[in-house]
Order: sequence, then C-alpha cells, then structure tokens
Amino acid sequence: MGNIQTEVKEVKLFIDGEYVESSTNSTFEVKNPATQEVIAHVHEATNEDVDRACRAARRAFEEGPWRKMTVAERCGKIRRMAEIIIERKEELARLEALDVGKPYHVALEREIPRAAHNLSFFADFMEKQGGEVYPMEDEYLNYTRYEPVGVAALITPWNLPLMLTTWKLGPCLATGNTAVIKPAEMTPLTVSLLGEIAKEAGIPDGVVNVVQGFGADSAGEFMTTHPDVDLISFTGETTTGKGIMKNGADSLKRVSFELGGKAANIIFEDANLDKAIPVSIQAAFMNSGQVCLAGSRILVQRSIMDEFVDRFKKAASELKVGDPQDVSTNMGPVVSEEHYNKVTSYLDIANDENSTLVYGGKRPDLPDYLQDGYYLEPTIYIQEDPNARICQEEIFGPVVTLIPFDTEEEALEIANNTEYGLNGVVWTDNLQRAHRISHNVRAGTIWVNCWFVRDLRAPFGGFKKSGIGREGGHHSLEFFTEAKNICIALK
Ligand SMILES: NC(=O)C1=CN([C@@H]2O[C@H](COP(=O)(O)OP(=O)(O)OC[C@H]3O[C@@H](n4cnc5c(N)ncnc54)[C@H](O)[C@@H]3O)[C@@H](O)[C@H]2O)C=CC1
Ligand SMILES: O=C(O)/C=C/C=C(\O)C(=O)O
Repeated sequence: MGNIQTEVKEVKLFIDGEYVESSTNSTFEVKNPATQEVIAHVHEATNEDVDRACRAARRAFEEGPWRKMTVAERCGKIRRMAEIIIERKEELARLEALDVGKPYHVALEREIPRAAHNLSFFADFMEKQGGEVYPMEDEYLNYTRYEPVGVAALITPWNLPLMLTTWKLGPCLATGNTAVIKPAEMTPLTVSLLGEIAKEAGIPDGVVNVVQGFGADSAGEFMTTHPDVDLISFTGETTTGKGIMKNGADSLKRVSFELGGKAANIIFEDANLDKAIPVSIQAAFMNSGQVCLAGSRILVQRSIMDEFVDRFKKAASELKVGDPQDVSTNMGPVVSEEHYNKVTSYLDIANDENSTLVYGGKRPDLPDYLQDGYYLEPTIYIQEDPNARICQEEIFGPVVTLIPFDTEEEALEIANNTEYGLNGVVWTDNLQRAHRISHNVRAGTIWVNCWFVRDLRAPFGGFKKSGIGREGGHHSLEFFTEAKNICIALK
C-alpha cells in the first residue's frame, strides 16, 4: 500500500472559536484521489450552522476588539498565523497532497510557503499604508479613511486550497474584516486547520470561521444569501460565479471573482526553446493541469512546429506520474471521479474533432495500489481549428492543445478567440513584439518568457469571463474596505 497516509479524519466546522459538529450531525466523505480510499468524514454545515457562523462573524466585527485594535497588533497576529503555517508546513503539505492528489514536494516547496506569504505579505503591506489628504486652501481639509466592510464570505476551489484561501484571508483580516470561509467540498483538510491556527495566533473568536459543505442548496449558497455577509470573494468556475452574483444581488453584496481561464501560450520562432519547453510543460501539467493560469492552448509558429512537437513530447514523456506522496513524482491524479470523467470526456471530443494525438490519452502504468486513482497521462493534441471545443473549453486537466500559426496577427487573433481572459504567455526574443503582444492580448496578466511569476503587489484577475475585479496589493485592500472622506472646516 505505498506510503499513502490512510488515517480517516473527522473534519468539523470552526465557528466562534470552537470546532463543532454540524447541527444535524450529517457528514460527507472525502476520498484520496490517488486511491479512492476514504480519508475524511466532513461535517456538512446546515443553514443553521452557516447562520451561527455568520452571526458570530458579525458579532466579532461589531462588538469584538478586532477592527478596533491597532494595525500593528492586528497584523502581528496575522503574521503569527503565517509563522504557524511554516512551522506546520510538512503536515499541511502532506494533507494537501492527500486531499488534492498534488505532489507533496510541490505543496511543500511552493504552495504552503505561498499560503504563509499571502498572510505575512498583507500584514506587512497594510502596516505600510499611508493616508490621503486633500486640503482646500486654508478653509477645509479632507482626509480619507479606509474602513473594513464587515463580514466576508471567502469561497475557494479545490485546486490550491490553502494557498487560494489565504490569498483572500490575508487582506480580509489585515483590513479589519471578519471571515466565514468555505473551502471546496472535495478538499477541506488544510483550510479546516485555519481555525486552530488563527486561535493559536491570538485572533479573537468569531473573526475566522470555517464552514464545510457544497455549493447550491448547501453551505455555499447559505453564505451568499445570508444577510450578515457584506462581501463575497470567490474563486471557482465561471458558471458558479454567475449563480453567486445572482444570489448576492438581493442584499447587494460586493463581489470579487477569480474565474476560469484558457490561456494562450504563444511560442514564436525566435523563442529560446531551452527555456520555453520546460516552462510550457509546467504551465500545461503542473497540478495535473488543474490551474486556472494553465497554458492550455500552446500556439506554435509553424516554422518551428516540428521541432517544438518533438521536444515538448519528449519532455512530457519524462514526467513521472505516480504517488503524490513520493518525492520523485511530477504529476498525480486529477481530483475526483467526477472531474476525471469530465477531463477524459475531452479525449472523445478531441477524437471527434479530428485532433492529432501526439502523446498520452490513456491511464499510465502504475503500481497496484494506485490502480483506482484518477490518473491520466500528460496528454498532447495538435488541433488546427482554434474553434474546436478542446481549444475553447476549460478542460482543467492534463490535456494541452498545440495550435499552429503563421503570423503575429494570426497568433493574436487565436489568442483572443476565447471567452476567457485570465492570463497569456509569450515567448520571443523580439522586445517590440513582446510589447505588442502583451498590449493586445486581452487578459489580466501577461507573462513574457516566463510563467506564474507572482509579485503579490501586482493586480491579479481576469478580463471577460475570467473574473470581476482585481486582487493583489492595494486592489485587495480596496475590495475589503469602504473609503470614507472626512471634510473639516478649518475656519
Ligand atoms: N481565476 C482563478 O484564479 C481560479 C479559477 N479557478 C476555476 O475554478 C474551477 C475549479 O474549481 P471548482 O472547485 O470546481 O469550482 P466551483 O465553482 O465548482 O467551486 C468553487 C467553490 O464554490 C463553491 N460553490 C459551488 N457552487 C456554489 C454556489 N451556488 N454558491 C456558493 N458557493 C458555491 C464550491 O463548493 C467551492 O467551494 C475551474 O474552472 C478553474 O478555472 C480555480 C482556481 C483559480
Ligand atoms: O497566484 C495567485 O494568486 C493565484 C493563482 C491561482 C491559480 O493558479 C489557480 O487558481 O489555479
């Protein structure tokens, strides 16, 4: 049975500083995607539980010390949360690998440190904020305060559970709001621990609450319709975002959405392929392709297509697919049976659309104990028609499509031929072209000769159906605050 952890956990709700059972004691199962073994029984929050969590968060906001304490004191506690995450990084990485199926070493080296950094970054950033002053000659003086909004619903997906939750929690807390968090139902383990981490860091009860459950007619929907929730920060599918917006509309909740993507990764003939190929492999297959920023459409200039295909295929064949807990594994399974069925349905679609299979397309050979896991080989197609479904729809799995192009204009047209606009990538040694492409691809982030390099001060979010609003740096602070202007007569 390999080295996969098999202890079954009981995951409770964290409400008002305590771990509690669901009011009906009903639970749902979470499975290890590498083996299908049950790894957790999770308490599903009822409407009553969500109500308790939201009311606790409201009380902590209105009556508790959190928003009134000095910024230095508040941010000190948030930094302490970050330290605890680092102190517990092996445990958290192991749980993330168990829950999501991602390689342990990727969680350990990349995602858990980033989860901690999300908190410490916003604590530091908040402490450095100055104010705004608008003098009106000697007669009046305006100054502007940024005050917390209230109770935030933070709803996150399963692909990067702790990392994407702290990306919201950091600015939410630093600005003095309180939070009700709901991780994805498939991956509750690490986010559940944020309750005890917050408590140990000295965050007052009620400031951080974690409820568990599903979306529609479950915890997610109960949160987004709850009268005590003032704002919703959501990362997930575009269709879910639409539903949440409708549900939040009656009580005019403020929303920030990070939604799906279908990024173009454009490889020009003057690109340095020694760099472009390994990074494009990462962009296609990191986290089994379950990354909203994935470079899932690789646009390759026709003059270098043959060379690119040969080298890209060879690099994909060298990825070790296997046990997420094994340090030599590059790629694990996809997250669930339902998702596996969705991802593999695109193999038939690709076939029906006359795509050329270059590599993969089947289950890899694996040891017996992984036979039930939701594994798919890294899969590469060539498709000439940019309107084909595999070029248009977010597969969110280890399936990448190579699309040839001849000219820069054509590359741009294909890159923008999508309803999404989260990010784009361009590989070229021509500086002018790099700028031209960057200016003309309609997406929130463009990486030139690199991918997924993040500076948390920079705006992050999507054009078109990839989102609403921006997070990162002052963009996050603005989302989580109300600006108040105070005008004082000086005479
Ligand atoms: N733009 C970005 O930054 C990111 C986007 N994503 C997108 O997320 C998707 C994969 O994540 P999933 O977990 O499948 O997304 P999802 O939209 O199904 O679920 C995300 C979260 O929303 C909750 N939810 C679902 N229905 C809800 C409802 N009606 N009301 C309130 N909450 C609800 C889920 O329980 C989960 O916690 C992909 O499409 C991916 O592109 C994922 C990560 C980052
Ligand atoms: O770096 C960030 O802040 C967010 C990254 C998000 C993804 O990669 C994702 O959700 O897939």
